[in-house]
Amino acid sequence: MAAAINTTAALQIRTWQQNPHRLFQIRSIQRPDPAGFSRSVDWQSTCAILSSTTKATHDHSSPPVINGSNTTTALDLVPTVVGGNGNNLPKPLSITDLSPAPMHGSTLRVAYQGVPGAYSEAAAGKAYPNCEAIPCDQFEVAFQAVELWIADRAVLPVENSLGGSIHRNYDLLLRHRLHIVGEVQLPVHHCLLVLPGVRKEYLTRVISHPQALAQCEHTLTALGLNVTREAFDDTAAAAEYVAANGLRNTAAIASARAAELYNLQIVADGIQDDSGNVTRFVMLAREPIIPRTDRPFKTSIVFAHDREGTSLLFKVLSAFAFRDISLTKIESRPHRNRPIRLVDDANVGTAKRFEYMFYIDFEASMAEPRAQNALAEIQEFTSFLRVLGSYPMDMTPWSTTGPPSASSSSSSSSSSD
Ligand SMILES: O=C(O)C(=O)C[C@]1(C(=O)O)C=C[C@@H](O)C=C1
Repeated sequence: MAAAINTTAALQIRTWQQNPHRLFQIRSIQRPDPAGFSRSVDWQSTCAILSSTTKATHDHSSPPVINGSNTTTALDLVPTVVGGNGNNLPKPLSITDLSPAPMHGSTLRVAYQGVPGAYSEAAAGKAYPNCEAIPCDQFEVAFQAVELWIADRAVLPVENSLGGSIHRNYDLLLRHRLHIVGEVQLPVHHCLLVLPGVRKEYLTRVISHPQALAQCEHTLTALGLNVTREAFDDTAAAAEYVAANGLRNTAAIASARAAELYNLQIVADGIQDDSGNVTRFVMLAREPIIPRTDRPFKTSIVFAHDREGTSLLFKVLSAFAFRDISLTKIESRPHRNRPIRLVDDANVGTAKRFEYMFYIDFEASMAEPRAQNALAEIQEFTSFLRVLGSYPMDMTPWSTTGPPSASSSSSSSSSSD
């Protein structure tokens, strides 16, 4: 159990004792955005990764200053322990409140979004066997839990083979200063869960995470269910909701482990539209790992440019193609600081153009000269470039049959930290 930390409540992190599966859940940390990405090149991240043989050039080795002049953050873990004299005044932080990362005793604390039984919990267990998985109610909270040293790592979904990208996490990667230190690919095997004794014909509603609903869209129709579909924060929370409220007309789409945890019955198994349903998660840490060349590595970058120019993407892709570097993913998101640009078009009028941030994953380690050279070239024509991380690729073969790796005990870590 994490130590209770009490200061003023600019942040609110609620923890509570639950069943043996849920040590505590972190909820809604409210905090102003950390520094944005105003510099033209994000040297802090980029240099840290570019230095392939030395330790990172920036120092994240100390916990954040709580209530200090360089941050407005403070945190409050509940159950709150008020001052020893029984008043409501905050108790000063002590050294034991700020446990050193990454290890606490021998247990790594890994934040994930959702409640126990969520696929993200299974991904945390796959990435870090024997970790202490810490449920968070939002993706952003998982980021902040790591930034505030409440967790050592966060494991977050970024894309699914059927549902596509999880855009929220792309945006958060940019807004926060964490580094990608690994990836894990989890086969996702969905079940339709109901209260014991309920038959499919009684159902009028199916609830789940929007990604899970999307991944089962056709199968739900094929099952002949006459149901409405409603979005929930995560698959396991939907299962918990059905169980806690005794809902006999509602089914949840979730894992077999969620069925076990919340005493629900599986009425349909493997209801994802394609048996090869896989979600890719990234592992995040305060420090980057040192890139290596002794195993396959992937590198994730994000970039933008603020000048006119139609050929930016062509130039970037060429920089990789000329060096025979394969790309595994390209994604664009609205430019956070300037989503629209007005373009004055030679007396013809004023046009509005959308502005983007581009995310690319490529198959090379930042320890390789060809990757360093590609990025050096890309820097020439981008106004902003950040290396999000250079990390070992998950090479585990996908098992498309049988139940998912929904238990937290399977072992396949693709982080070298
Ligand atoms: O709801 C869950 O169980 C999650 O872990 C979230 C999530 C997602 O965000 O994509 C993870 C894996 C599956 O693709 C479905 C949902």
